[in-house]
Amino acid sequence: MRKCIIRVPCSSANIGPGFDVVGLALDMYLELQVSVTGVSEGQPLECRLSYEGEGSDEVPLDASLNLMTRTAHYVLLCHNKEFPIGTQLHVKNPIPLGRGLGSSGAAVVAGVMLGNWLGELELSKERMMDYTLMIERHPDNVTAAMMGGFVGSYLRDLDAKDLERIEIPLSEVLPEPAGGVDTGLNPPMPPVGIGSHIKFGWAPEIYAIAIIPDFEVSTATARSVLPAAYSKKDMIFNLQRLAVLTTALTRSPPVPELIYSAMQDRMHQPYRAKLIPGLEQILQSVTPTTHPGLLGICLSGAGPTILALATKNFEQIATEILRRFSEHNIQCRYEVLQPAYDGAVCTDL
Ligand SMILES: Nc1ncnc2c1ncn2[C@@H]1O[C@H](COP(=O)(O)OP(=O)(O)OP(=O)(O)O)[C@@H](O)[C@H]1O
Ligand SMILES: N[C@@H](CCO)C(=O)O
Repeated sequence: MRKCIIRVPCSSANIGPGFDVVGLALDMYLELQVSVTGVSEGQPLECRLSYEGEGSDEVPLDASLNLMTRTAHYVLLCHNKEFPIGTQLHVKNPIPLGRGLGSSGAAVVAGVMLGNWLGELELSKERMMDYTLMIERHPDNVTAAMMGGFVGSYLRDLDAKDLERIEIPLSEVLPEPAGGVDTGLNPPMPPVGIGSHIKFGWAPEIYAIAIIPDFEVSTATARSVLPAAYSKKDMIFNLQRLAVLTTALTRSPPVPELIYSAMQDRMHQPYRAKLIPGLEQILQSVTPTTHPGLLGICLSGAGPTILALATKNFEQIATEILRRFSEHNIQCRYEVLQPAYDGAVCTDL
């Protein structure tokens, strides 16, 4: 019997001004316990799936419908392979779904690593990134989850032929339900090197407090409220701050006033405020002056989670944000997290 464990961290995208550009992997891990018995159980795609944790009431256990196993299947089909007979998968997921902590990015990265291990494909992490980017088409969460740490990324300008391949509809990359090799539907193999990324440093005294409201905002909804174009003034506002922020977060000791102002944003947070009651007031009123130890505050990914970067007083900072959300009848929990420097890891057992 072959066995492995795949662990993929959650991630917070944008960090204020870096919309679709920067991501921070954090130490809350989606875990897949995988075994291949060689004995068929007659399951869809030959994969039996069990699941515990966040999303257990909504995540499908049919492998032809589940995002992780459909992704693994895509990777296998690209190599003319199927799930090995008697594949068993137990999933432990502490990452809340649709809250801005990269649950879908982690699921896609886990699925690509799963396909790579099951098919004994020996793909590099760089090549696995190409498969993830065929599915989740903004690179911030998946790059952080795969590579770990604080990461900047972009999609390369591809030549016309390769561009065609990555622009095909997601339904052709990941049909639902997933079909087998014998359907004759060959999924598109990703071009090589869709994205590029770089890891930034991170000052070790900076912790991330994730304040997680008890409601979901899907990324699709949070993107639908954004404008199609931005003014030159707003673009420059964000670019200036992002340029400062990526280095400010590496410096020890961190400078709160610099980080706080460098985490301001005009590209997504103002538009998403209508989806998240209290967001605007929270971002404006919780500052390094009112809360010593706070460095900066932003929406995590597409929200509704708030990410506060801080060096101390974590409980006081979180309690204040919880209190402000409760004025809008929103209950929250919070987690104090640190960067997950290694990103996704697959360990043979
Ligand atoms: N472990 C998982 N297994 C299967 N499907 C998952 C899993 N995690 C997330 N998903 C799918 O991804 C959806 C959530 O994705 P969405 O992009 O809306 O939010 P998010 O990734 O949590 O937040 P963000 O992208 O803002 O960080 C879920 O509704 C579910 O369909
Ligand atoms: N950059 C993305 C992250 C969410 O997946 C967004 O803010 O929409």
